[in-house]
Amino acid sequence: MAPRASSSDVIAWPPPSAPDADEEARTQRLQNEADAKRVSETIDRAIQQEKEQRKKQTGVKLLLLGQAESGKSTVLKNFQLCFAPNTFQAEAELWRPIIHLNLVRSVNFILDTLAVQRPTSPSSETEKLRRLRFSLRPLKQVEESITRRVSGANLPFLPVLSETGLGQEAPRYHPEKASEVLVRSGMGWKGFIRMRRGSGAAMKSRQEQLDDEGNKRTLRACADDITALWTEPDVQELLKERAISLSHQPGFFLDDVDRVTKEDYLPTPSDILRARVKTIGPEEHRIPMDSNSDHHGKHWIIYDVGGSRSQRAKWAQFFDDVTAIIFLAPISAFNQVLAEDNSVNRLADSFKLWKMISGNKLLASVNFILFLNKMDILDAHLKSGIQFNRYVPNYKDKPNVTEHVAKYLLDVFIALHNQCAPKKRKIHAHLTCAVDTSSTAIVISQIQEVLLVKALSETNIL
Ligand SMILES: Nc1nc2c(ncn2[C@@H]2O[C@H](COP(=O)(O)OP(=O)(O)OP(=O)(O)O)[C@@H](O)[C@H]2O)c(=O)[nH]1
Ligand SMILES: [Mg+2]
Repeated sequence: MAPRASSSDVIAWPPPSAPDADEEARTQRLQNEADAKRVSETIDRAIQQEKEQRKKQTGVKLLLLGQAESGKSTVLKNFQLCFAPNTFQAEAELWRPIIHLNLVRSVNFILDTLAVQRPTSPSSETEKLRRLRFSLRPLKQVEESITRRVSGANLPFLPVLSETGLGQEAPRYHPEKASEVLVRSGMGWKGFIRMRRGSGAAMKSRQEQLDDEGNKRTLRACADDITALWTEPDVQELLKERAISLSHQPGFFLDDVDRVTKEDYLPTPSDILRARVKTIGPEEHRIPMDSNSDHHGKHWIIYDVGGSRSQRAKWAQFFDDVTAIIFLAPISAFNQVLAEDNSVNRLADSFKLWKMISGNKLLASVNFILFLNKMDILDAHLKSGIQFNRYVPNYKDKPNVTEHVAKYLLDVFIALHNQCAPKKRKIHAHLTCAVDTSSTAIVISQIQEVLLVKALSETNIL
């Protein structure tokens, strides 16, 4: 065993000065030390001032939090649409392959579901369904081809992406969900598509160009059959039997087939908001604030993170540096379980996450904005007869009506926050539908007002 150091072995830091030769040397040494201290304090003050100055110039830092599919990236898109509409519009074309991928995944999901069904009752399959299954088979290749393109898998210097790590294959479909698409953080899928489109023909090979054209042509040629499959009563019946509601799932474009497969299709803002790509890894987005106001030159810095369990450990790195968090709770998910763990109810998971965030000491002086999101789907669920109190018994026999359920959930979220928060804080809560651009624009302007008034008062301008 190594001998333990005695207290006399421990070297003090800073080391004591050498003994002074005489009184003059001592005065000189003290003078030097005082000068050094003054210089050091001046540097500290300058660093601090620069930090504060940078903070004032930067603008507002927002962190989007919430479970997977809660709507974080959709809220980010709304900010981009509000404050940088030209950039948003300029990128519209980049979303086309994602929307096509969402669409073909929905079709292939139905085809796979039919294939699983068929061995048990092959004779029940109609001639029409058999024909559709045959004519839509090329969409498997289209899915694979677009997936390679948006995941960067064609690029020789990048390994294949999966959520759990690089190089492992993700399963093709969740048993109940169609349109999951993974993206890479940092440069992301937009970067891959830009690279392909760039004049750098070296990056976009002739083969890839042909693939792109071929995919679009195949989709166009399949459009009528896709609609025929989707509207086929047997298909609707099968999905209903399995309690699969594709139209309420993310990335649903089966009602827009004719439009989105047209040769000159350019995604609309509404299409872009409804498109689904799962975020992997934190992304930082800078959006200029209103250029016609006092905030000229400042930015919204928005951190968009992945919400699935494997991504949550990456959230904390942003906690000590943000102005506000927007926490999204998708309240329509009261009757669903997590994709990553089917023993956990999604609403219960949102409560748990919210308590964890509310109680975090690093966030004690951060503004909290709460979005109870997906109000439109909550409304549709309740109107279709799904009983909220079956999943939340504490709701007892209160009315199974959207506004009552939303008010109840809002009260629960506020109460949970007040139980856990290290100090009292006002929660800015909103009932939202993040795919509705006009109502979300109003919410964003309210947030802007609250946060900027606070920022100005902190910098003594107000
Ligand atoms: N109907 C409806 N769909 C919504 C709403 N908010 C988001 N969505 C859709 O829900 C899907 C998931 O939203 P995202 O913004 O990708 O979710 P996320 O929180 O970023 O998910 P991760 O990146 O996996 O953490 C997208 O297809 C959105 O279009 C809403 O209020 N109503
Ligand atoms: Mg996301």
